[in-house]
Amino acid sequence: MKLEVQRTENNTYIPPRAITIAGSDSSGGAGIQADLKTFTALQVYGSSAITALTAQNTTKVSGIHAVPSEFVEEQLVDILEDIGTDSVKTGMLFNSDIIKTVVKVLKKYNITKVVVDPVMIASSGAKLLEDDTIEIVRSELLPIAYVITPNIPEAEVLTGLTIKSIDDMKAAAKKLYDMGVKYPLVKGGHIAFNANNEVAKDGEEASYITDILFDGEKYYEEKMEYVKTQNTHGTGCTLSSAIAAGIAKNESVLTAYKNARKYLQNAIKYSFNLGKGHGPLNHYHNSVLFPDNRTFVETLKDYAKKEYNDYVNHEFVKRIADGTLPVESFKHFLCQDYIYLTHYARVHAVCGFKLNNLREIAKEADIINIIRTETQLHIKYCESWGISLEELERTKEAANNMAYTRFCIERGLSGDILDLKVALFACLIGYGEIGVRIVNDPNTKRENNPYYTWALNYAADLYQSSVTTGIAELEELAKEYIKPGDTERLKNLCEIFRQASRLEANFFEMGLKRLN
Ligand SMILES: Cc1ncc(COP(=O)(O)O)c(N)n1
Repeated sequence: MKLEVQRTENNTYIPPRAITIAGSDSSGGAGIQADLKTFTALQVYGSSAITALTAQNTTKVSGIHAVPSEFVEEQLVDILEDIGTDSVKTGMLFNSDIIKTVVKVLKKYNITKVVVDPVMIASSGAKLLEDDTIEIVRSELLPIAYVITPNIPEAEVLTGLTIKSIDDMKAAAKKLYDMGVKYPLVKGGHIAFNANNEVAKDGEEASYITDILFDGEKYYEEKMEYVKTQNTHGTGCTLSSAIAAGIAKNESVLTAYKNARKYLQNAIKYSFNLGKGHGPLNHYHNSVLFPDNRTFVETLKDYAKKEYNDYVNHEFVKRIADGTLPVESFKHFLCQDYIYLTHYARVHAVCGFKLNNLREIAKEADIINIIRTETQLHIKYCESWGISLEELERTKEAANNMAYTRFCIERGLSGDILDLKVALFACLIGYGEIGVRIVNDPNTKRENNPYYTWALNYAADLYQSSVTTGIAELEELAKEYIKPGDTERLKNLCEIFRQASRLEANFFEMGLKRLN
């Protein structure tokens, strides 16, 4: 991942640039529209030369108006003479005149990074390439193609081979290489496999698909999940423009392909049920935007403003800061905190149960071990307050204590890992804020305040760095688990944070009033 900041003070930064030479899709899901959306989502400056206007939607292409080839040339030349480009993607070229013109201009300007999507038939069934053009594609376009991205039917037309297996796909890729393409990519979406590695009979039993990328020496076999959905309008356009975007960023073809595949898989996974046919993809799934450009954590805190403030400014906290908390209240709080730690470990065990990857599960196990060490320190700290281990173990769990910990467990069991982490987050971030505030506040009583070391603990680097990590992890989880635009899910998560903040305030209430 690139970490350098791509903007300079006098704005001399030149973004990666790509051109799409393709047809316009009035419904916005494929063609020029899909390409420009993809370039933008992948932070590449996109320009376009339109080859044809199509009137289409998710069910049909009702009309095609080809652009005269001279005007395709004029568009391309205007871009190349002024803005320039780092890569080109071609889509629907429609007729021989346009193909020949495009090849002529690309050759004239020495453009070599050309990703060719050999568009022939729309997913709705309409022809997007005139019948007599295949020979021209073979003789003119393939030799200038850096990458070509046919699906299986397109690869069959281009090579004349019949493709029924992975070996057939490899043979087609080899043939395309011999026809002049540097990196043929044969997409396997039309041959899905089931869990037993047999060709799946239907979409129902389909489990994964395989693409073949060939570089003249090695075949790269990329397996990926078969996503069961009707919403596939524009998949070919999106993959090829995402590859062109990666190449414009100077990525190797293999890296550009892998990143493009990941982008496409998520665009399909989070696609929209728009229209009556093959619905469009979600091109902006990678830019989770929370209301008013807030981060996820800011969104949670803003939504639960009142409850969160009642919690972090609780009377218990004020009396810790000025040293006026009754000793018996603090001792009661410490005994309950001992019980809390055990349940806190249980909540992390539920986190482990909710995760699928061993590295992540092991991280939860590490946290549980830290909680065990913390508990040992807590026992020592309690001893310094004259509370014995026997007394700690005799303590009955207070209702407010039970409410918060069981709420977290319940959210975890009925929801997913994000629900659970949000429930736990109120504790992590709130105590961090309380610690820093007490320590920085000039009115805090530092001398002869027996509670000051308690606050110091939460302001210390060790705790603060776990807050920083917790925030970063939560932002990442939010990107992964909240579909862009899913306000219902976001609201539910905000409600969890609000409840957790209330329950935290009640925990302090219990400490202050010694409630059982
Ligand atoms: C202008 C234009 N270009 C390409 C496609 C192919 O996309 P799909 O196969 O997803 O329909 C299309 N439908 N329209």
